[in-house]
Amino acid sequence: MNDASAGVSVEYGVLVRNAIKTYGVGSRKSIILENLNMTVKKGSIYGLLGASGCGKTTLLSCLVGRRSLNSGDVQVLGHEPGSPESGIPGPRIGYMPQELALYGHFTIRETLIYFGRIYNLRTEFVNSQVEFLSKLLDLPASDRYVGTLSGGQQRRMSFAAALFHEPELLILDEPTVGVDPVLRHSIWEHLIRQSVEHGRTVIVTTHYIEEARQANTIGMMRSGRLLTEESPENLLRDYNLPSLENVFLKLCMKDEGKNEIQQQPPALGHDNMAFDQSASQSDVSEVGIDGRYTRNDQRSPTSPVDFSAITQFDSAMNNNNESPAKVSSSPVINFASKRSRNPFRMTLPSRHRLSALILKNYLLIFRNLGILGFLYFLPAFQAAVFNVTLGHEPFGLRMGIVNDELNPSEGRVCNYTTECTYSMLSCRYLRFLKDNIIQIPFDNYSEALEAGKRNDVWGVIHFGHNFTEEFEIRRESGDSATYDTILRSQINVRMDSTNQQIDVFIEKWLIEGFGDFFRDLMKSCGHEPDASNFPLEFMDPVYGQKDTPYTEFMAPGLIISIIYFMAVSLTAGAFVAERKQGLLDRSLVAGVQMVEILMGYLVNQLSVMVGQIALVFIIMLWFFAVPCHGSMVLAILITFLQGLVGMCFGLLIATVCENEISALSLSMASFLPLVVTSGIAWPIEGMSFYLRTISYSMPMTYPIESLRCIFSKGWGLSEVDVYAGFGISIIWILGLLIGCLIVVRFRKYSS
Ligand SMILES: Nc1ncnc2c1ncn2[C@@H]1O[C@H](COP(=O)(O)OP(=O)(O)OP(=O)(O)O)[C@@H](O)[C@H]1O
Repeated sequence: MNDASAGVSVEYGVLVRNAIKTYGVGSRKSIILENLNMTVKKGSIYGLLGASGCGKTTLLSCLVGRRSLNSGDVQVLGHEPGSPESGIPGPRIGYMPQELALYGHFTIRETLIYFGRIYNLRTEFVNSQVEFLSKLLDLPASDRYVGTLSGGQQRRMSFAAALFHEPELLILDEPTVGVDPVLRHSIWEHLIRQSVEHGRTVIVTTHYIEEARQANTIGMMRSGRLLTEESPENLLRDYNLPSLENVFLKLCMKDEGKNEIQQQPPALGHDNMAFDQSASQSDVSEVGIDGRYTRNDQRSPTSPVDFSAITQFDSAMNNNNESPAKVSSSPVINFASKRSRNPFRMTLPSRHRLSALILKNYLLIFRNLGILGFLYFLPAFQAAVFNVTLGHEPFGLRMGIVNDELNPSEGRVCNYTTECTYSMLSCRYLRFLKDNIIQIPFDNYSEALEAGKRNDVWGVIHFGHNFTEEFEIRRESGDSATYDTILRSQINVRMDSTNQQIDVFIEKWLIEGFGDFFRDLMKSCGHEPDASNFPLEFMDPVYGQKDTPYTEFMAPGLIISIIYFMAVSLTAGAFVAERKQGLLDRSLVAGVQMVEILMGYLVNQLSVMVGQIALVFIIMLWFFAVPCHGSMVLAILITFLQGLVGMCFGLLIATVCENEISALSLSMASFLPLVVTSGIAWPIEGMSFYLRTISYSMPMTYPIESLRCIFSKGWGLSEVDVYAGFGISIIWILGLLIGCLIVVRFRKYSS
């Protein structure tokens, strides 16, 4: 850097040259800043005036490094905001955004302590600042929650947060809105003291035009351009008008090609300017009556200010000989100091900022104990609901029975014997049906079928007229039985097959019932009961048990998906909510890095997740007795890793999405595809080859299989089915974290 450029850096707090900023693209593109130039001398107060929507906030957000220009240059305290050497964002700046940007659940003291931690300030300094600013800004008791303060008190609180660490540059977006004149006076007094006694630079936007008389320089902004940039007294003198409002109106008219206006004060609110009627001359004269800070160059000798500073400042201001209506276009920005930013440059997270963020997150959680309880117990509740509702055998299933063997003249009574006799075998068979089936007798087949169509019964079991006789003939004929005999000795079943699960259960029970019935018949005749069994026998399983309950099959998938999706939604929700209503903008301007914010969330969510996993395991394994034949440590570890994958995915959603709705939509959209492709509800083996490949690369598929192997087979990490789950979880965690880092490097976040 050459000497001249170094001089420029030292003398000017803020320089903006040829700034162009647009929003939107294509036909929706609008130019917000149009070749804007701005020059703010160090140690001065700069009042930025302009109608609502002219681009003041946009300009300030570019100064604090929260937005980037499309073209043009910005230099703040000698450097480009966001460059490593600038310290901006960081403690050199105090920023008061237009919106509250404070947590309603924090007290005044807690809010200021939070910033104290972010800036790594000493406790004594923090305490003295809390006391000093409370007095200065007439804040309520410091244990009052910010959310319970009035609008004006909240703005003063917001102002206090910006002043708190006594930064070199204060950027204040409408600090005096909703503040009564006396307090406004003391706020301006404080700002002037900051600039004069401590050489701090202040940029302040206000709708109260006349209060800006107390600034050293006024920038009048219109439609993204500065119409003028001058000291207030020069403006009044050069335009020979009684008030700054008149000057502004004249400049606006001139800007529109009208040269002359009448000398009377214009109507308030002209030119779409939100001129505040309460902030007219009377407010300013209050300042004047005080006699201390009416104008920098008219300060009373009795004022407790540093006169040498005033002299230096005034001489600096007087050196500016530009014509009033001409915006300064020099000095030029020292381009040598402007370095291109490397989006991949990583700085290590700072311990004090990280601890401030973690403590803040815990405090927020504990302020909402109801929500905390809900967060801890929700997964366990979901697991309990799953266990009590899923996997149980259905019962009370009504089946219509049409038994044409029964004699209507004998009242269709179903008698049967347990002896070795072929008599009323239909009735003997029905006795072996499981109790889960309720038998509803019908006189004829068509009636039963009608009942089936009306949903009164799940199906119809029909025995023919000579069922027993034909059954006996078939038995005796063996392989030479006729087709007619075979048909007449059959039990015919017609099912309502719309419910596949019920269909399968009833079919299974009817077949099992027949097996039991026939064994009973054989036994009663002294034959080997299993003689006529279907010659296929399922022996004891290698793993698991015969008829493994569905809950046991589902449990690993359920545990992992509950923990995974809770982590996704909580992490995404918490972070997006923070951006919407919290301190995010302010924290970022204070120098907090997105990586630190993400890490803070990871730590907080981790502690919630540990509790959730513990409760889910207690419910599933202890309360509902889902067996775990392997290592419990491994089972918990794979679940924990899956929670981490969920958290990282939640973070990615949060970094990508603008608001809660899109974050919620994205997490919900991911839910079903992940569940169905991960083999929770249906075997992956049923998918096509290509889909199966995709399914195996999904974050939950291998881990679910892994947990199933640990639970049911008692396998350990030496088995590929187990370690594959761990491996893929780690790969996903790393991949998602890298994705988050890339997104946060390229994006600017705003509340
Ligand atoms: N993120 C955004 N996307 C699109 N347009 C935006 C965005 N932010 C602001 N604008 C538009 O840019 C223009 C300037 O907004 P800005 O907030 O900078 O104005 P302002 O001068 O600060 O207004 P006010 O005094 O009312 O706060 C407005 O028309 C606004 O609607």
